[in-house]
Amino acid sequence: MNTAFLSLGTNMGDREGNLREALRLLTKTDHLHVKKMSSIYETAPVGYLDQGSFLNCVVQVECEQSADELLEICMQVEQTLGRVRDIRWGPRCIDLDILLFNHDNIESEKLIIPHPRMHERGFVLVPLVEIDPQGVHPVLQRSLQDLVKQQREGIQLWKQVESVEEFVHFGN
Ligand SMILES: Nc1ncnc2c1ncn2[C@@H]1O[C@H](COP(=O)(O)OP(=O)(O)OP(=O)(O)O)[C@@H](O)[C@H]1O
Ligand SMILES: Nc1nc2c(c(=O)[nH]1)N=C(CO)CN2
Repeated sequence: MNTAFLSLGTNMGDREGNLREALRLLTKTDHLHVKKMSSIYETAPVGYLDQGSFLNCVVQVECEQSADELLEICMQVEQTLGRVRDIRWGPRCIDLDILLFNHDNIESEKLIIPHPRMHERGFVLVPLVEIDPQGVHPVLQRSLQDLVKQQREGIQLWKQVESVEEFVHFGN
């Protein structure tokens, strides 16, 4: 069994509905269990600034799939929600990134884990540290608590979430 952390982000259309739908699809996936979900944060755009604010969250999953298979699942969810690749770092109805996969360090053509920009992104670190407060970045060998310092600017708590099931099925 593998443990992975996924980041979800959206800044187009019904942002909360996009998160709910993406998580509904993930929770329906065989041999994959969403163990924890962070709160949802509203975050200022990073990279390409001329776009609306994002909703971001992080989930912890346990799965039998390999990292490559998990990437396929994430891309399938993005496609189902109708993501169109356009501007780099630009607006998107849903983006799913694999942040961590066990403590593995993977560098292939299509997959880099830990996610190469996670340690400098408040919109990733704030929700991640919420559900993995004792976590350590396996390559930098620095605690997530340490990395998140000075990365909280532009990150606002938007909705507290009790559990992924409640969020997906009852709209929390
Ligand atoms: N850890 C990872 N998680 C998800 N995709 C990854 C990862 N590492 C590499 N990739 C590759 O990145 C490609 C492009 O991803 P995407 O278009 O979502 O990038 P982005 O979200 O715009 O930017 P960023 O990578 O900075 O978040 C994917 O097709 C995938 O092959
Ligand atoms: N606040 C925020 N900014 C972003 C995000 C995101 O999810 N949240 N995703 C990006 C591309 O991965 C680029 N910029």
